[in-house]
Amino acid sequence: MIDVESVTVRFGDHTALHEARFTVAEGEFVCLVGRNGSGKTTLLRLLAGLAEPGTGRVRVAGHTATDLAARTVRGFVQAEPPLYDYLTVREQLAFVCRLHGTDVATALERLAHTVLADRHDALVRELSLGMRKQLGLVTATVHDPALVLMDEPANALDATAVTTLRETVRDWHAQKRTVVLCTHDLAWADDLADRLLVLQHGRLVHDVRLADETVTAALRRLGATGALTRPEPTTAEPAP
Ligand SMILES: Nc1ncnc2c1ncn2[C@@H]1O[C@H](COP(=O)(O)OP(=O)(O)OP(=O)(O)O)[C@@H](O)[C@H]1O
Repeated sequence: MIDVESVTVRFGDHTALHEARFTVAEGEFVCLVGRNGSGKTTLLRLLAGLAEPGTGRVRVAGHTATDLAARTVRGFVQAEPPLYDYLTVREQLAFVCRLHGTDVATALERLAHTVLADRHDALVRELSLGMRKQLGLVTATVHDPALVLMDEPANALDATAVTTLRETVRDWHAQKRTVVLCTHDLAWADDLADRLLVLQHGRLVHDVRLADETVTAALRRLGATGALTRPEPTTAEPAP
């Protein structure tokens, strides 16, 4: 599903990604972890086709990641959802559904278990951050993409919304969709991933298949819990 070949990204003198290379098979659930500034969002943006690598190649489902053909395959749940402030919730979804040729009624149903269930006519600019995040998740996935990329999807969500998010993500995994989750907060997703990628200063330093191990347990074993929002108090090792 994903093929990243020798990818380097530079911002001026700063190298945000150094020679990253990995593949992700269809149906894998990958957790991408690293400390602030380690290059996670830069990598997700490449996979989402929102940026091009300086050198190397990024392919999604056999397409160059920036090709239009890759758009139908993939959904990107961004940390700050790109929404239109002066549309209503219903209009926002209708707009995106029209782009993808999907049904807006189905998209609205996906808000049924959220605080937006009775806010379809509210303007996006009137929504709280947590509400925007929930609308952003539905907006990014109206086309039921085979690959879902997520950047800190649980930030700003209340406990009920996090439970709904967890169930949604678990369903995607059960449906054999490919998921790449980038987060510092593993409280809700620790046992979901079957593979862990760790970035450090723009380098992919660990690529671990998890089997029965949780992400936190693997990070503890690797001495890399500094990437988490809430490393356990017993963690004595220095952060990478
Ligand atoms: N548009 C940009 N211009 C200049 N530098 C950038 C730009 N985007 C990212 N960077 C730099 O690239 C590095 C990686 O940034 P990135 O946002 O990918 O990190 P991250 O791992 O997602 O961090 P965080 O956990 O804080 O979200 C950082 O040093 C950042 O300052």
